[in-house]
Amino acid sequence: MITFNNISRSFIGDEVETVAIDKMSLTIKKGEFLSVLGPSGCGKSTLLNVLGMLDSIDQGEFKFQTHQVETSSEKQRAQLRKNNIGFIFQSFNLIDELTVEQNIELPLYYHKVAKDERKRLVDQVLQRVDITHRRKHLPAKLSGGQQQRVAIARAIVTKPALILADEPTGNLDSKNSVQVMELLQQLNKAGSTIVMVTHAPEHVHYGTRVLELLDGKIVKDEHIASFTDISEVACG
Ligand SMILES: Nc1ncnc2c1ncn2[C@@H]1O[C@H](COP(=O)(O)OP(=O)(O)OP(=O)(O)O)[C@@H](O)[C@H]1O
Repeated sequence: MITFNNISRSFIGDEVETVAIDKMSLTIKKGEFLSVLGPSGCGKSTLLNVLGMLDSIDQGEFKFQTHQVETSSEKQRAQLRKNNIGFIFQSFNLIDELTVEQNIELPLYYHKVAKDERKRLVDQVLQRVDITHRRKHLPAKLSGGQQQRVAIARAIVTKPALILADEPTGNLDSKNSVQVMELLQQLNKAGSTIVMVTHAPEHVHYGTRVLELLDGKIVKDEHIASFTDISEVACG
């Protein structure tokens, strides 16, 4: 689904140049759930921003599905992003003045989806994230875990091919974190490709692959054995 070939991204500050992504090559297949780990400043957010086409690259090739991103115009990238990518943020980023269902409906307006279909899709995702009973509430009336479930519903309502999550449990207690991680795992098992930046190594087992970054480079890239894989090995 995604191929990076020798990608670099640097930032030039006052006389100093910081290489946030350093000649990175990476292939992400449809259906994978990647957890990206690494110390502060290693390039995790930059990687997510590049994948989400919110940031450009200085060098290398970036292929998204059949599209060559580095040679696409800003308008083409915005269109690719809108049609294919759902974002989930640490701070939820819901609109305070809109109810739960209005927040979730918003991306469907941008996609010019008809009213009846909007209602059907919103009902469907409200159920999916188990928040139907709060549909008329404003975000401020919800717990952090509930707000993040609404943000996930908003990210998936357009059925994006790729979900990018930037520390989705960063503002949650452990009980709500587990709920959100289980939800992401269910979405992945239902076919969504997910790339998640996290500071929580205990959450990587919800995914299928772990990337560890250091100074803008991949220093570890491991596939995670699922329970089925382990039982197959154990049974010979
Ligand atoms: N807009 C920017 N201007 C200048 N330098 C930047 C910019 N964005 C990122 N950097 C630098 O690039 C490097 C990678 O930053 P990035 O935010 O990707 O790291 P990170 O791994 O996400 O860190 P954290 O875990 O603290 O969020 C850092 O040294 C950072 O200071």
